[in-house]
Amino acid sequence: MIRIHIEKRLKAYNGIQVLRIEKTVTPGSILRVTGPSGAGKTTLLKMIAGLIAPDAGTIAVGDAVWYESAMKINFSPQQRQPGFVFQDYALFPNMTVLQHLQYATQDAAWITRLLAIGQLQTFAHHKPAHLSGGQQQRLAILRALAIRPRLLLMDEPFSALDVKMKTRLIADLLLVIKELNATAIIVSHNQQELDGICNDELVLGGEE
Ligand SMILES: Nc1ncnc2c1ncn2[C@@H]1O[C@H](COP(=O)(O)OP(=O)(O)OP(=O)(O)O)[C@@H](O)[C@H]1O
Repeated sequence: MIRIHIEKRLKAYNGIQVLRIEKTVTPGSILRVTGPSGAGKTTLLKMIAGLIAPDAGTIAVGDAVWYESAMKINFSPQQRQPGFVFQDYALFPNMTVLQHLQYATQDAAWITRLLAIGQLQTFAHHKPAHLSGGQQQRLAILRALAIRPRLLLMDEPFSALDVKMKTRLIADLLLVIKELNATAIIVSHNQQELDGICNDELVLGGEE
């Protein structure tokens, strides 16, 4: 089980809003996170990844406690090692597509498969500035998968993809998630793109 029970004061331009989350995620499930803009969806993913610290609470993955405010436990992102697809991709401007993947894994066969999943074979030696928005987003997804994560955190991961590409990619992604025995937490505004894919949902409300 992944147990998330946290509290975080969000500093918005118009004051403070408290984000309270209590959610248990079954391993292997695909959880969709929704909620209005500013509700704290990205902040939640970053707290799970260890990039932002909650103010209080617990994050436990299986037997491992990643964060526990009372015990002052706070694992680093390196100790947690989730796959993370950032909303703005966060690609390395000086690395080619291939180098992004080689940075994450030494497994050449796995890289070949990932390039095929993202349909980026012919762009292997291109740097991000020479890729379209959709190609950059696919690279961000492939890089997150390259480390074979057990936990995949995705922030609006399909927003730049056309319907055909999205449908294909999601089908491949589901296979890979299953193979990796991974759990996925996906932030998405678009209900339809995840229809029939997610088996759990968390709605963040924007509580005052
Ligand atoms: N490290 C932080 N500490 C406190 N507050 C933060 C921090 N980072 C962001 N915030 C604030 O938290 C609020 C929620 O931001 P967040 O990006 O998580 O929302 P979101 O639900 O992902 O929104 P969107 O759908 O627009 O991407 C914002 O008001 C933001 O200013």
